[in-house]
Amino acid sequence: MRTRAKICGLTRLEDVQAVAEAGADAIGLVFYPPSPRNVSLELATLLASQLPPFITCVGLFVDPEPEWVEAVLAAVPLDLLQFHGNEPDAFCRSFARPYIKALRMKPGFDPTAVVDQWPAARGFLLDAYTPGVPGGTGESFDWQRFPQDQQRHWILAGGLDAGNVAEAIRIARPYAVDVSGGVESSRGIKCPTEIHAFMKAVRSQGVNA
Ligand SMILES: O=C(O)c1ccccc1NCC(=O)[C@H](O)[C@H](O)COP(=O)(O)O
Repeated sequence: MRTRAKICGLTRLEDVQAVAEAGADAIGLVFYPPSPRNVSLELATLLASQLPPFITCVGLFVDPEPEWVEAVLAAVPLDLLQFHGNEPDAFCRSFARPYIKALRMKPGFDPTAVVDQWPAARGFLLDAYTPGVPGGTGESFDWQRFPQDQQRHWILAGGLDAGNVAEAIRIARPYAVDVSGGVESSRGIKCPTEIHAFMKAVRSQGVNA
């Protein structure tokens, strides 16, 4: 099975075009005001409207108020929700969309020991752990720690870029990879050349079966 790829934190129309041309499977729109990648409802609606069919549009939240998620869903045609905070399953599953749960790989943390707490999750995104920062740090974790349980959809994130993603896939064998800072020219601004290079590297190593 080929490795899927999501490009997270798009903020411009040219980013959508680059992602589609490069052949990524999903985009992420950040609805978290402290992030440099945060998008307004208006911008998110515009970006989502330009997405070709069969590319998944993911909305990213960090411990949101439920009313905020509902407001986003009413305005933006999201396919999937991504929760990056301490949201329990009952909260994540209370919206009319499937969801994935992000977990941060603190030293000594074993994600396989906790995933049953989110029985409705369609997948688990494993990101680096940086105290006080919920995600998008550009930091990586030891890919040898990545679970090899092929029964779940494990997504590798954290510090990936065109130069290391092929090696990361070879070691971790993830269902999918997720990148943000590694395809940016400056914080919050995606770089089309880096997006293309990232996808080329993913496809060069993209079989995990
Ligand atoms: O992107 C952000 O600014 C962000 C803020 C708060 C929580 C999560 C965030 N991003 C999550 C992602 O999906 C990133 O792709 C993932 O954390 C990896 O980021 P990076 O290491 O920059 O590739």
